[in-house]
Amino acid sequence: MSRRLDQTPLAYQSGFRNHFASEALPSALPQGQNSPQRCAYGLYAEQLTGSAFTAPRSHNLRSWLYRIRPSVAQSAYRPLEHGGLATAPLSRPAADPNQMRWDPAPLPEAATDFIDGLATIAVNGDAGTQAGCGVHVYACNQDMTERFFYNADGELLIVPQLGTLRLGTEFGALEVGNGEIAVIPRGVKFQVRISEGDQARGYVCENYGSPLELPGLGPIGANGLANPRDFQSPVAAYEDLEGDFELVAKFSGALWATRLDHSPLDVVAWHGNVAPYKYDLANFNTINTVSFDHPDPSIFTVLTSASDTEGMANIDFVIFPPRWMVADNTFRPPYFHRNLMSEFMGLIHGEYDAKAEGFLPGGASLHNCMSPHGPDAETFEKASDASLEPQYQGATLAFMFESRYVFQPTEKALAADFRQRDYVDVWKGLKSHFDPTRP
Ligand SMILES: O=C(O)Cc1cc(O)ccc1O
Ligand SMILES: [Fe+2]
Repeated sequence: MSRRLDQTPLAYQSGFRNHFASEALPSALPQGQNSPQRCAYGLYAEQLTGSAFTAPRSHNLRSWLYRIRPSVAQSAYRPLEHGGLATAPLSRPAADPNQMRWDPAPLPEAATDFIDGLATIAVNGDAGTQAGCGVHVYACNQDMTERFFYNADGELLIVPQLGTLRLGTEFGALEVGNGEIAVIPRGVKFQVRISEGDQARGYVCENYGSPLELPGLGPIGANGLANPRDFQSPVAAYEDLEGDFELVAKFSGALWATRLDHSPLDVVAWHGNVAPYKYDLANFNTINTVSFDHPDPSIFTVLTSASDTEGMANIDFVIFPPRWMVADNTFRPPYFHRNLMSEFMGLIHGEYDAKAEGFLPGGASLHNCMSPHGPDAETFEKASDASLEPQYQGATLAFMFESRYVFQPTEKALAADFRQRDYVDVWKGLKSHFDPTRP
C-alpha cells in the first residue's frame, strides 16, 4: 500500500502544547494505557520525550507514537558534509561588537532543498550544554522527496519570508507561509516541500535550550499577546511508503545520514504534549502604549525559552507587528539603546520603523550586548518633527531573536557578499542639536 503525506488534506487541532490525542485509523490509539502487549493494526509503540522524565509536571514533555516501524529500524549513521551549517561553540569564535546587517541571502540557482539551503548566520551559547541557539537562513528551490531530517541539537523555530512550506512530520502535516511560524520539537522527523512558489526563503532559530513556551502575562491578565488557542498542531496522518530513503540527523554540531527502506513519517496515531505547531502572527494581540513613551519590546514577546536565570531568556522570539501608534509627546520609533541582551533581527514583510532604508524583507541585523543602536539618522530627523496624529502602521512585520548570550557571527556570514559593510554609517548623520541657550 502506498499512502503519502504530501497529499493528505491539512487538518489541525488547536491549543498551545495541549495533551492531544489523534488517530488516523479508528481505535489506533490504545485506551487507558501507553504500551499494550500488542498494539492495534500491528503498530509499534514508541515514546518521544522533550524533557527529562523527572522534569516538573508543568514542563514535562512527552508523546507516545504508534507507528508502522519503530525508529530503530534504520542503518548506522555516517557523517554527512554540509558547507553552511555551524553550531555553538565555534572552533574559531568571532564575536564582534560591531553592529551588522545583511541583505537577503541570495536564492540558489542550482537545485537546493531545505537542508542544503541552510546557512548559519550566528550562534551563541553551547549546544552541548543545551544553552543558546543557532540562527540560520534557508533558501531553497527543491522539495525534499527521498530524504527526511531531525535535529537532536535543538528545536527549530521556522520563520518563512518567501514561499510557503509544507512540513510533513511524524505527527502529521503543517503548512506555513509568510506571516506564520512553525516549531518542530527536538528530534521530530520531518520533510520540507515548497507548496506555493518556486523558491522559498526564511529564518530558522535552532533553540538548543529549553523549549519555547508562552511568556507569563503578569499584570496584562489572563488574555493577550499570543493566545494559546491560536496555536495549531497537526492531526495524525501517516505514509506507508517503501523505497530508498535517507534520514539526516543534526547531532552534536554535525550532520549524519542513515538509510531507510521506508518513510519514517509512518505514525498512525499519537498522543501527548510534544508535537510540531504553527502560529499565524496576525493572531497576535498587540499591546502598546495608549499614553506616552515607547514601551520596551518585551511587550511583543510571542514565545520565550527560559535560561536557568529567571527573567533572562535563553531566547525571546519577539515580533514588531502592525499596530496603532498613538503615543503623545513621544519619539515614537525605537529609542537609542544599549542592551544587556543581544539582538538578532529579521524582516518578514514591509518596513521596520527604526530603519528608513537598507533593512529588507529576508535581510538580517545583529546588535550584540551593549553595542549601541537605534533609529538611523533619517528616521530620527523625521520622527522628531512628525505630527503626532494616531497613525496605523500597517505594512510591517519584523521579528527579533533576543538572547542573554552574545551572538557569534560565522566566518561565512562575516565574509558574505550580502553583508552590508557600511551598515554603521546609517548613524553617521546624527549630529549635535545641543544649544545651551534653548531649554
Ligand atoms: O533594536 C531594535 O530595533 C529592537 C528594539 C525595538 C524597540 O522598540 C525597543 C528596543 C529594541 O531593542
Ligand atoms: Fe535593539
